[in-house]
Amino acid sequence: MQMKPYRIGTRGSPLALAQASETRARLMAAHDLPEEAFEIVVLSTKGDRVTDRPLSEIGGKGLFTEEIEEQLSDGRLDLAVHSTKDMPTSLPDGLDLIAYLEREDVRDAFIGRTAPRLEDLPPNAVVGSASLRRQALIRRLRPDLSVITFRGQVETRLRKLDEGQADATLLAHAGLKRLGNTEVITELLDPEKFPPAPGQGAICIEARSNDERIAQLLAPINHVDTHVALMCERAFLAALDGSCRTPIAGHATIEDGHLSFYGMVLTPDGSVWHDIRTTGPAGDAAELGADAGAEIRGRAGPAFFETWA
Ligand SMILES: NCc1[nH]cc(CCC(=O)O)c1CC(=O)O
Repeated sequence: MQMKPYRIGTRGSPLALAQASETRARLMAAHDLPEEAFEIVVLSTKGDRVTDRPLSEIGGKGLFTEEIEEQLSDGRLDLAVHSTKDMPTSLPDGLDLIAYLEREDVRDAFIGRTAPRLEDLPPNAVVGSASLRRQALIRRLRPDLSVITFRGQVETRLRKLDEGQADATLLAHAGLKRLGNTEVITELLDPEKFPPAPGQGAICIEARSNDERIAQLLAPINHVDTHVALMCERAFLAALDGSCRTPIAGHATIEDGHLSFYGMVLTPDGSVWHDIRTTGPAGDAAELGADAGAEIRGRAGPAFFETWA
């Protein structure tokens, strides 16, 4: 008897589709299964439909996940592929991030139309970005620039840049690589000066927490060091109550069982920031991230977090 295909949920953007295909290819290879063993189910989310306002304004958790998570919960989907960066720290009851694919490059890419490097832009040049973290980091490094909100899929943002709506924009290197569109990049930003978002560059797979069959399906494609790094970054984010309204950066790396983490919080105007560096055994990943978040919270004081409200 023919088995029913595993149903993989995804958003419909070119990046989301590329990530779902990559996940399917890894599952096919890991289990020696044909393509027909998987069905990619494309769902539209609120975040995809509302494109005329900044994400931070539309608000609400899980803007890009609600419709997909409903179908995971009720069994219409078996797994869902996401950019970890877009995932809230708390998921609906009964769902978990079960596996992470090996992380791509975490760096942000600078795409300069009128100058190749962030430091070469003339005063008052316009940089378009939808991300509060990128906006705040640009203002921190270059308070003389003008930052505007750029939303939409990667392709839309590049089109806006081409049309001259801005002198430069920033996008995740990982996404551009997955779209085969790296030739637009004019500079890769140093993660020490321009730290990435927690989760950037990592594809995660969400499924029902108690579904043993899916857990076994996913186990061979989980990349352990990526998983551990992401536990730390997401614990940091959770300790800071991070949402898409908040400029937070965080990046953990693992080497020989040893974790190093660098995190930063900023005011939206980039004028005040607090950063932290920590290291420890990879086995303590979540604790290291949570402690780093608590320490920054204490150091910054409550007034700092009011700038986020
Ligand atoms: N919020 C959109 C989003 N979510 C994940 C990526 C890139 C891929 C990744 O970080 O894994 C992007 C686009 C971007 O930031 O350029």
